[in-house]
Amino acid sequence: MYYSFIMLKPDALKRHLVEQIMQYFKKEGIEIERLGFKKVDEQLIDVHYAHVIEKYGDVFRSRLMDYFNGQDTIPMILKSGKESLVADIRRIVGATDPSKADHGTIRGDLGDDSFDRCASENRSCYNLIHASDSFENAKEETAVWFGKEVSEQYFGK
Ligand SMILES: Nc1ncnc2c1ncn2[C@@H]1O[C@H](COP(=O)(O)OP(=O)(O)OP(=O)(O)O)[C@@H](O)[C@H]1O
Repeated sequence: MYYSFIMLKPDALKRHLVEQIMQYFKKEGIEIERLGFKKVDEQLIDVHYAHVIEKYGDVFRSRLMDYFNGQDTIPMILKSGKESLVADIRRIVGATDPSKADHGTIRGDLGDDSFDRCASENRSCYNLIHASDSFENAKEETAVWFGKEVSEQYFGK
């Protein structure tokens, strides 16, 4: 069995899209292994998004804080029998900018935001879901959201 990490962002919960989003994975034989419920704080966002905060700087960080800090999210470990799980999940999720995401993807079908609008409104783009982009990052992100012990249980030491 293969495992990866996703996190449903605050807009997915506020818009009551959780069940609809999960149908996209179920249809492709990807199941939920573990599900959490997390009210996010600054520290968690600083760790989870450390790479982009470092790359894009303070303004990007404060936009992420406006999007996430104090909000509810649902982190999950997903599973399937296919080695292509990480890539399969990324394909099902679609492009980061929902206005550019293909039809049939979660962000393309259910996303209602665009990078252009975010830029003009000076904020982070609401794109419903985060998905790990490698097994290595899935391991790290699972440790951040569920703890090291849980991460090692699925991804090894
Ligand atoms: N140009 C942008 N304008 C507005 N928001 C952005 C922009 N780039 C990224 N973001 C926001 O920051 C998040 C993290 O950016 P990143 O480049 O890691 O994209 P991603 O890997 O597709 O997204 P995630 O890590 O959330 O899955 C994006 O999901 C989005 O919410």
